[in-house]
Amino acid sequence: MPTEPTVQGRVVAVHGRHYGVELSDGQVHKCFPRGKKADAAVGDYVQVRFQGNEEGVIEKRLDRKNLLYRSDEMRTKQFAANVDLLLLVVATTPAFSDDLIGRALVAARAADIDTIIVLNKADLTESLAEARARLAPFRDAGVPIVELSALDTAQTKAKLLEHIGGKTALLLGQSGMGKSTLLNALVPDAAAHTQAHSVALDAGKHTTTATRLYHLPQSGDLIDSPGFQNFGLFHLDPTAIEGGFAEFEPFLGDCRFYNCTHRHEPGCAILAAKAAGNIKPERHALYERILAENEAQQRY
Ligand SMILES: Nc1nc2c(ncn2[C@@H]2O[C@H](COP(=O)(O)OP(=O)(O)OP(=O)(O)O)[C@@H](O)[C@H]2O)c(=O)[nH]1
Ligand SMILES: [Zn+2]
Repeated sequence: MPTEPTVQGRVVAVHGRHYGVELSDGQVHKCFPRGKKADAAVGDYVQVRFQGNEEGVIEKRLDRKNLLYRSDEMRTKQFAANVDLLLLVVATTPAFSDDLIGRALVAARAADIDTIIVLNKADLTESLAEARARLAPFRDAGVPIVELSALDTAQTKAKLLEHIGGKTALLLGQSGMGKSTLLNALVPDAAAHTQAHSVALDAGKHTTTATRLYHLPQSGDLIDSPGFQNFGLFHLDPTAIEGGFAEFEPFLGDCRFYNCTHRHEPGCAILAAKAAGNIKPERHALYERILAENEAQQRY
């Protein structure tokens, strides 16, 4: 049988071992990875071969500029690849977890991805002041914060589209923060796309747990991912963890010991900066938690 040439596409949906790959004609095709190990994520560019049938085989994943993921003792969860901008969604209510936000920021910095925190439901003004106060440590660490109400489509577009431009942005957030509402404001035909992806993947209509890439009407792409409850960072070494805290940066290298872990060592520049009020105690506490977790893991 003659071998068909490979064609290039982009992964726009993942459902178990099924991949939705969009080709240059805009059609999404169901594909399977060659071999057992499926390592492509939504956002990846891949080489696909069709052997005369509808379904393709992913022969090769092209080099990616980054991959955002989390990992705990059990498994690794890939969010998306080739991400230019992370939109971390929180809301005035229900309360968000600063721990999870802090962890996502560490993962994003380790993957070299710029982040914006989207404070949604700004119309619920009675909770606004408290949400702003809880975001202050992140703002002080240099993370831009955009306040909006996703129920206001025009406002949402005005506030977010200029940041996204022609980039690939990833929506990430806990359940209930308004990710779906945001997606629908930015991608009016999102439901139709979801449907098309699901048909291509035989995944049924109600596969909201899948990660999907949508095209924005003007330019740029938006990846929607399922909400998450935890965010382990077992894949990061101590250097990547300290690098995950932007406000540590001016002080790194000034500690007395070259291998300082910034917890109890004398002459630690990070602890001195904390004492001087230049590093927030809750941010340093998160740093210590992540480090301790990873050390406990290594003892197994
Ligand atoms: N007042 C107000 N309510 C909002 C806003 N955005 C979303 N909501 C509401 O918040 C609830 C959760 O919104 P969703 O968009 O379903 O949240 P989600 O983050 O996608 O949640 P999951 O589907 O559980 O992952 C819904 O009842 C929305 O109508 C907003 O800007 N203001
Ligand atoms: Zn130190």
